[in-house]
Amino acid sequence: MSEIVRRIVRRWYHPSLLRSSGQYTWSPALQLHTSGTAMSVTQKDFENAMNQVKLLKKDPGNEVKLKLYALYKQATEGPCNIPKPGAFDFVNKAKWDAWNGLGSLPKETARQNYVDLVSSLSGPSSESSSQVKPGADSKQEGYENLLVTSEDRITKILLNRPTKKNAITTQMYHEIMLALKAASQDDSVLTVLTGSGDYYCSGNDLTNFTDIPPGGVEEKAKNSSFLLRDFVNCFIDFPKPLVAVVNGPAVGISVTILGLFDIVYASDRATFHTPFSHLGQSPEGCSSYTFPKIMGSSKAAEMLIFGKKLTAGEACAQGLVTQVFPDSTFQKEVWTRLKAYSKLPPNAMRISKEIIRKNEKEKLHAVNAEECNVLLSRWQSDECMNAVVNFLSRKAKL
Ligand SMILES: CCCCCC/C=C/C(=O)SCCNC(=O)CCNC(=O)[C@H](O)C(C)(C)COP(=O)(O)OP(=O)(O)OC[C@H]1O[C@@H](n2cnc3c(N)ncnc32)[C@H](O)[C@@H]1OP(=O)(O)O
Repeated sequence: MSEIVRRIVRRWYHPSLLRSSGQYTWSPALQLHTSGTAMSVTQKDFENAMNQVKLLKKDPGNEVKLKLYALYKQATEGPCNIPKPGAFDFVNKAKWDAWNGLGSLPKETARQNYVDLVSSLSGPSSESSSQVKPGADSKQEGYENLLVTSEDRITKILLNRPTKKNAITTQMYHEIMLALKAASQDDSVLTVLTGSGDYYCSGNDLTNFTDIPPGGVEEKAKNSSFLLRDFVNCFIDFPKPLVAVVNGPAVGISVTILGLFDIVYASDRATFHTPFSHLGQSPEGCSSYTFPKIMGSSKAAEMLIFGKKLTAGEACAQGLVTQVFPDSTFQKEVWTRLKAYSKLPPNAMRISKEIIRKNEKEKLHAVNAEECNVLLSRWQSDECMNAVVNFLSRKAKL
């Protein structure tokens, strides 16, 4: 083991790098305000949702209450505009983190997310709504950082960790695989992956690398390689039409797997970034095969080797994205469209997908296995370890 590896392993174990999320108590300070500024179409839904929160029979838990608080503030006041509370002011710090974590999420999107979240907590409502609201029908339990809902024959898998830009933890990889398996067997006809808050997803959670098993870095790399292979296989084999609703910036693995989706709709706020060389890593998600095929080898090289970040418009011009929508109408337009698609005959859609993808499957599995194998050694390289340590010690961001 080289000196740098020893240094990194020591640092991986250093407690100052391992943060805990903390526990918060439900207090009036965390409750929602009930007055809001008047806003166009969805104001009634928003007010209904605020009232529904007060009627919830079950305490939704602190994490959800912080999300509700943050979305409420974002919807009514815009991006966080108050100074960061001191580290020992736990409750206000947690609230500030939650609100600040929404970044520049537009008010309208925050209002929509607030209404969606409340309806997922309340179950189906008898009141009519002027909006298309995915996910109000039935919420599936058992996920910590996903919100999985089904309505209108659409299963929606929402990455629900907005304060960490929906970075994917080891547990989330497992949860996403479970959710995909369940969606492949439920009575929905379309499956959607999307993100909560201002990001679609910031990729692999880099703190995953801090959890080193007794077998050391090599065992960690092997476990990660197996997990990644299984994760990507779930997308390769998913039998129903799979849609990415890219609500904001997307990084790393959340971008590479887009080549395995059937449709990719993006907000004009979204960006697409695969900074693998910067991280001492290499492409995954079958992107080493799908990207050159989709956009040509030189455009793919610019993204995958040189880490060029694409705007939504550029990603659409290069064929990675199906269509770009203005952020202000993104949710409404996309869900209206998907709701219409979900009425098409399900067997025809499934069979069409199968025939489109069938000849590629074997190749995709081989590419996936090879990419995971290359990453197995990349993750043990000094280049990769330095990049991770720099991020964790806050020396580097993208
Ligand atoms: C089983 C293993 C499979 C591995 C598969 C291989 C996958 C490869 C990849 O996905 S590579 C891509 C990895 N992602 C990154 O390198 C992104 C790192 N993050 C950033 O550079 C920035 O956070 C940002 C540009 C995404 C957003 O910047 P900003 O808007 O300034 O927000 P913050 O940096 O303050 O972020 C808020 C909060 O979230 C935490 N966070 C964001 N992204 C990640 C991440 N990928 N991993 C861990 N944590 C992340 C960030 O640290 C902040 O936390 P804090 O509030 O400080 O506690």
